[in-house]
Amino acid sequence: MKLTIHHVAVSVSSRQIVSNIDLAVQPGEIVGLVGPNGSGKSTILRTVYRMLRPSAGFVQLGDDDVWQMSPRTSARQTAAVVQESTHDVAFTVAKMVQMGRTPHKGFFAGDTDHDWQVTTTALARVQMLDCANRPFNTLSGGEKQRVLIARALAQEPQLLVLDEPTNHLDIHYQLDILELVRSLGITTLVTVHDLNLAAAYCDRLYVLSAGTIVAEGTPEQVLTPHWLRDIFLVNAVIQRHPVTNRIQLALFPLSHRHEGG
Ligand SMILES: Nc1ncnc2c1ncn2[C@@H]1O[C@H](COP(=O)(O)OP(=O)(O)OP(=O)(O)O)[C@@H](O)[C@H]1O
Repeated sequence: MKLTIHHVAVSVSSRQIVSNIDLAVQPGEIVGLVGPNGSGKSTILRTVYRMLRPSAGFVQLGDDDVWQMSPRTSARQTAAVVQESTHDVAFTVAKMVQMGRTPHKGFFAGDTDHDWQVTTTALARVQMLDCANRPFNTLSGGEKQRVLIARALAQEPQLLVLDEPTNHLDIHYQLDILELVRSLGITTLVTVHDLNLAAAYCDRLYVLSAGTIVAEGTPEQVLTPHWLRDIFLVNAVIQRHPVTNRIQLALFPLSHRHEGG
């Protein structure tokens, strides 16, 4: 399902945090938001998963304005894995993931065999099935993150909104989770700090700076030495990954000299 953000602005306590945001994610596309700390990436995501109402503009999923739909309808379509909540709850891991099924169930309906099957499959996919009966709050940071991703999968969404999904994950799971996201074919809007992961897994990127979009395009088009210097304040040598053939950045501080450029 297509996501479109039209001329969105967000103000908090009468301060404008982001403005003039125009962004589209085509069905099945993985689009990354990249930008320095505080540039507004999470704020944009919050307008999509209905945490923060835009002060101007609108957000559309397919033909529908997400802020006009009921929270339940939105939750059936959009699953978010975000940083804001520590989720330090004593529910079991299985219960946490099963909660992803809630938007699909009647108000007093119990769990069907199908709900359990979806829950089990999601837990297996992130290799957390062995921990199904553990209290969630006893897991490590990376294990928690994988369970939250399983919960999003159990929601069977049309749109995935991921705020730093590789946070806390070791390198194996960083690649595993992003490969998983890519294999799902679900429309995905994701924030990524690691620009090499963004280059490897996103179809297109939007670069944010001080609350506005300053560049948009494929990783090759936007992760250029010019933008990396101007926006991220780092030098870069751009290479090709020998195995994936995606671009790969060798980054170094502005203060270092580089003989090739
Ligand atoms: N509720 C709020 N009240 C005041 N300021 C806020 C609020 N939420 C966000 N901001 C400010 O808005 C700006 C953008 O924040 P946001 O979290 O969207 O940035 P980000 O690009 O996701 O940053 P990071 O890379 O550090 O996670 C920051 O300066 C932040 O301090």
